[in-house]
Amino acid sequence: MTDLEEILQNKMPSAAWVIDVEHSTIPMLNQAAESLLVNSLGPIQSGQRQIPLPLKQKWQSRLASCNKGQSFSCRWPFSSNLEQSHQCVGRAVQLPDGRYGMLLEVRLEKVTQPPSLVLETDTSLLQQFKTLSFAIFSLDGQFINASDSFINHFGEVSHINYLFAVSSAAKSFMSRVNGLSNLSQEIMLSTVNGVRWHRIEASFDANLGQIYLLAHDIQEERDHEVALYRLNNYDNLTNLPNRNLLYQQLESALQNAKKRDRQFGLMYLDLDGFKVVNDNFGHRVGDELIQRVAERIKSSIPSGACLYRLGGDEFVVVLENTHDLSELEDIAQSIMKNASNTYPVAKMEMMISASIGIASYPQHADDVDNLLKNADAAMYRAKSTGHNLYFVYENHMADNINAHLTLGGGLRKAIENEEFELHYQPKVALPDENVVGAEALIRWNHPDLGMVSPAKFIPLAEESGLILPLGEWVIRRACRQLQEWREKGYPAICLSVNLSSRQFMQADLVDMVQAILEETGVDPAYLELELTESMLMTDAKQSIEKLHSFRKLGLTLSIDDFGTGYSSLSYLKKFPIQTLKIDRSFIHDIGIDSDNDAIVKATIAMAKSLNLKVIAEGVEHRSQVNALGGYDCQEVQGYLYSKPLPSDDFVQFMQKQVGHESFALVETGSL
Ligand SMILES: Nc1nc2c(ncn2[C@@H]2O[C@@H]3COP(=O)(O)O[C@H]4[C@@H](O)[C@H](n5cnc6c(=O)[nH]c(N)nc65)O[C@@H]4COP(=O)(O)O[C@H]3[C@H]2O)c(=O)[nH]1
Repeated sequence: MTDLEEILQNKMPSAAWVIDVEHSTIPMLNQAAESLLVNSLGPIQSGQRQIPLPLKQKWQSRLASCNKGQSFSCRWPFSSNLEQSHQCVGRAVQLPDGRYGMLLEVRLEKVTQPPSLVLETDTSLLQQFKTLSFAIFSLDGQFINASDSFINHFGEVSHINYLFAVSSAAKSFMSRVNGLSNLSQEIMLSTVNGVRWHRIEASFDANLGQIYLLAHDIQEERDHEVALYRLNNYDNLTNLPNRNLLYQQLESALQNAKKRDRQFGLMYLDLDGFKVVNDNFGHRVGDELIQRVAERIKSSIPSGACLYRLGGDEFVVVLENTHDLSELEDIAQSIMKNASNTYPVAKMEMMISASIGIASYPQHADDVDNLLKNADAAMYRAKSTGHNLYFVYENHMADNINAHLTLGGGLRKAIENEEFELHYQPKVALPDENVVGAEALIRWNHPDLGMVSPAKFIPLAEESGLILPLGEWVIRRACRQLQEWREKGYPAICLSVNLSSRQFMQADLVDMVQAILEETGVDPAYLELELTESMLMTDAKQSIEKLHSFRKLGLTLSIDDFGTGYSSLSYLKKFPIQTLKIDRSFIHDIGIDSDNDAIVKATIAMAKSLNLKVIAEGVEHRSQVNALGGYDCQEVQGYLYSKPLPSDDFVQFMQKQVGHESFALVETGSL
């Protein structure tokens, strides 16, 4: 390489080239000039780089008249538009064979420093950012220099525009960065591994006429956010928006309707007889049926209406901008015609129908909670009248519901008669599968009905307020049980109890728990409270205070049914919780559905980063344990190991556990 070539290639960051005026050629040029000359001279024939005659004549007279030691300002025309030209600095230089030629370098009007200074600044910046994706571009977007990490990530980028996956984004970026601003934005850029999201920080140096660009690859962050957004806002089984999105849309529908003086309606759907299917054929069949029904309901509603799954067999349809109730009634009829039908599920023909309740704004309520409540009351009326019906809300329906709920009288007596008991479901640590804890689950041993599921009577107890004495009973019973096991010398395990939302709002809850701990003498480290996300979100500020009080007492805290509620990551960080329990609806298809796996994996990774222990509930198959173990889930719980067991059976279960021989020894009185 001649000295002149060396200067061109390594010391001149912007486009520069040498003209052999006598032979009308460009014998040397640097990389930045390569593309510029294509623009200004048209395609350069390989090796020749001829300049047209008018240009030759111009540079001939310039060479003849210029002072050989001094540089001068000049212009280099665009081939496409001769009116336009690049602002350049020129000087006469000696060609390798001793003749004189011209050296031209494109200059930006704002550039004042000599090239050597530009280079020093670049080098020190590159040194400073060498482990980051850092690059320098000229103001017209030509590549000047970059760190190795930038080149490895983006490949060779000769012009800044080629970085941007969307050309309009490139345009807007250039116009903003030219406005002398420091710019930070999230944008898709083309890398050697395809298009990925980046956070770029760019600044424009007016003195040097350069753009400095620092790019952080945030694709994983984005993927994580998308997974979490889905987790928060979509039902995993049907892919329909969930309760969380329903509340958001209802709020915005309400605001729109109020502003524009419009109406909107909602219908509450509950499948008839779904519980029978679930109980008789199992959850897998129940889930498949729910998926098929959801598809049919969706195809029965107009495109402007939105379908949500609230959980279980409950759905809501929202239709904005309605004119009268008959529009909603038409939709209800269409759902009944199409969705209330037979379904081929698990090689069977299953018959299912829906009961529907309709409420509309502003006729039936002017706030979201009451609209939902009233649509629910109308649905309840449809169900109690005979299934597969729809009802539009009327005032007296709410009274009927309240009357139904006062059936809590039976519950009150049950507390007095001590008809309740606790069952214990083991929690198992991975990978060695030792029992490390249990969840206490309440059972109602009804004199006529036998064992009644908590899913039936807890909502009733909540509505009637009886959950407060009932909840207190559960905590006291769990603590006494812990003490009993301790007194018998069994190895200590952690016992968790569920709190209901009404109970969590109870003003003296912390005092009550403290009093029970003192009364029973239980070490608080062995008592865990399971709370749901929705409970905490109702009044996040107060919840945080309450949780801190529990922590001060020494209890551990767990978020139950994670993924079914609000799952706000930013909020989770604020709550002093130790455990996150992934809802069983996510565990169901693990190892079968890759979307599901991605969500569970992301949840576990996120929990880990927040220093939380993760437990998965509803584990029924070995394949689920294998998948969860692979994702680093610490504990599992489910029918695979055991159903919730009465106290004696639980002790027997523990006795069979490897590593829990002391259970057996103590019980037989050997210790
Ligand atoms: N399909 C399936 N189900 C499994 C599996 N393993 C456990 N389960 C069931 O999942 C439920 C777990 O409790 P949860 O999600 O807190 O849900 C509980 C909890 O929210 C509530 N609950 C139970 N006991 C209490 C209590 O003492 N207080 C309060 N406030 N709520 C309670 O009632 C709900 C239902 O309780 P359970 O009927 O006992 O139902 C239990 C349990 O029997 C499995 O492998 N597959």
